[in-house]
Amino acid sequence: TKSSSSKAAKQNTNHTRLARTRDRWSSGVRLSSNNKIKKQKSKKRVSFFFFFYKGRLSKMESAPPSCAAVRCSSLNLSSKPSVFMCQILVYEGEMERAQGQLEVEMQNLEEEKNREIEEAFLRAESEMKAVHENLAGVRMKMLSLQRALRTLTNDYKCLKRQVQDFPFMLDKAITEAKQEICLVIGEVSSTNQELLRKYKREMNLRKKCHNELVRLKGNIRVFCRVRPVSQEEQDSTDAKTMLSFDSDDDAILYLSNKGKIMTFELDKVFPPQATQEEVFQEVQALITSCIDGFNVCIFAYGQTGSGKTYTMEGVADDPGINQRALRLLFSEVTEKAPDWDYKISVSMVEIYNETLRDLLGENPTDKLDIKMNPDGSGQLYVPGLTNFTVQSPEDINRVFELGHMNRATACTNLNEHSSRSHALLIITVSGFNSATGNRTQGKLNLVDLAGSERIGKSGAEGSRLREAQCINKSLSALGDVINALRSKHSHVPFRNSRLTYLLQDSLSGDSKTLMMVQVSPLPANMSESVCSLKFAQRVRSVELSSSSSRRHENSSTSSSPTHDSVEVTGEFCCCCW
Ligand SMILES: Nc1ncnc2c1ncn2[C@@H]1O[C@H](COP(=O)(O)OP(=O)(O)OP(=O)(O)O)[C@@H](O)[C@H]1O
Repeated sequence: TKSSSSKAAKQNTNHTRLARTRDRWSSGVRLSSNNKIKKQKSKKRVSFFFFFYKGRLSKMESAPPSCAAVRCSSLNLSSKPSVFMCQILVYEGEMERAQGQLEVEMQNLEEEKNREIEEAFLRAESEMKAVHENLAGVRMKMLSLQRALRTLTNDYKCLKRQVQDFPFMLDKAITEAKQEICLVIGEVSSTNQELLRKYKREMNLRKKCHNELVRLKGNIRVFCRVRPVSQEEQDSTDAKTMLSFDSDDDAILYLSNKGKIMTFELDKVFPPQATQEEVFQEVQALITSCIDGFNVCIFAYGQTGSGKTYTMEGVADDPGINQRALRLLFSEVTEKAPDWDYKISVSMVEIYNETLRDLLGENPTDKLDIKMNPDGSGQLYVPGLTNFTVQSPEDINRVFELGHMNRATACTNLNEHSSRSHALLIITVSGFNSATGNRTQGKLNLVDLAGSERIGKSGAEGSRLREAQCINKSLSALGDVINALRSKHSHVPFRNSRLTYLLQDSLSGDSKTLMMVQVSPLPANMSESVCSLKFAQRVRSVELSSSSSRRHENSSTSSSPTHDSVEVTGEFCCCCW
């Protein structure tokens, strides 16, 4: 109301101002035109009198006497005063005439003045009209501006209110958002709990299935790998191979001896052309099971020169199971990294003449002992044994280099020494799942056993005899342990050798064992090969008795052409087990 009254007052003021301007302007026009007329009149009057009297005087001097002169003359005014009178009369007459003319002139001027005033009025009116129109336009603009101003004012007020209310609204929104977040977190955590429960159940189920699968397949698996005939052997006369393979069954190996064919049935037979990668493909499932907390042992068994070290260690450009296993474990645990925190530690041990040595330690010649862990867990441990934590693939190379170097420095002839000692790579994988709180610990023992040849054949004496006796003792102890475990004997003779004692944890319980029996294809190694294969089959038959899913145990019932057994004679041999 206040603003509208002030606006009306303003409008009135404007109107008054406009009217005053108009009056002033029109009166100014009138005044100026009056003055102009007056000036013109006085100018005309002066010029008129000037010319009039000038003309009169000249006429009077030359012209014949006028009526006044006639009257004068008729009055007989011949004297000078009467002349003057006449003249006065003439003048008067002239003046009257002039006055008449003046009046006419005045009237004309008056008319002209009125006309001009009229025109000025008309002009002023049209100008006023234009001004009015302008004013109307301005007023319209003002009205629209007022409307816009009103809208802006309203908007401003609205915004001001919103700004004033904003902190409260923000507080409210934050509180609501917090409540919603809490609600969602609650829902998510309950879903998480449910998922975790399912995950744990699935994990247990997976472990169960895996165990069941392994149980069905057998906790002890026996593979055989036949090494190729070397270039030197091919050049010799005794290069004929005595072994043949079944093209339809990769678990069958035929050995021909004096025209008779012996059939050996194992879990898998690798022919000489099998690559390191193909061999590893078959064992990698077993290796990765140690990530799930299983203990695994992989043994390379066979006579000297049958390819044990090649299978386990390999060569520089074609590594064996040891290096591939460590790399696989490393990549597997890296993949599981977001959920699981894993630690892989490595130890390298050599057992020579029943003496344990640390191949990664600072003093590899020092003898180590196996003791019961004082923590009361009933687990064995080796005090002072180096545990190297692997954190990168480069660490893996460093471990093998160090182990190889230490093994070489501890003996005069590495090849001979490695044939007579067991080399163990012990990999421990410990995992912790921060989401579920689950912990796992699995151990993978990769064992390159000493040569299994019989003492009688090698003709060893003295220190060599002792070496051979130690080897045979530990290999037969290994056989005994496997036999006792699979036959579920109450007593398992782990303590009969350093090897079985050290591997006690990894051989008992639901651990898994793979025996890779290495065989030479040459007839010269016939009896050793038969011995090794018999040992392998016995190990497998122990398992077969506890597994119903296996194929028939007795090789003599297989569809081989002729079957015979090889007589094993001589001193104690592991294949006598
Ligand atoms: N699968 C194979 N492919 C190619 N060469 C092989 C294979 N197996 C073994 N060899 C070769 O045969 C030779 C003997 O193998 P290796 O040293 O591994 O036998 P070993 O059983 O470990 O002997 P030792 O008991 O003396 O250690 C080596 O020169 C090795 O490179």
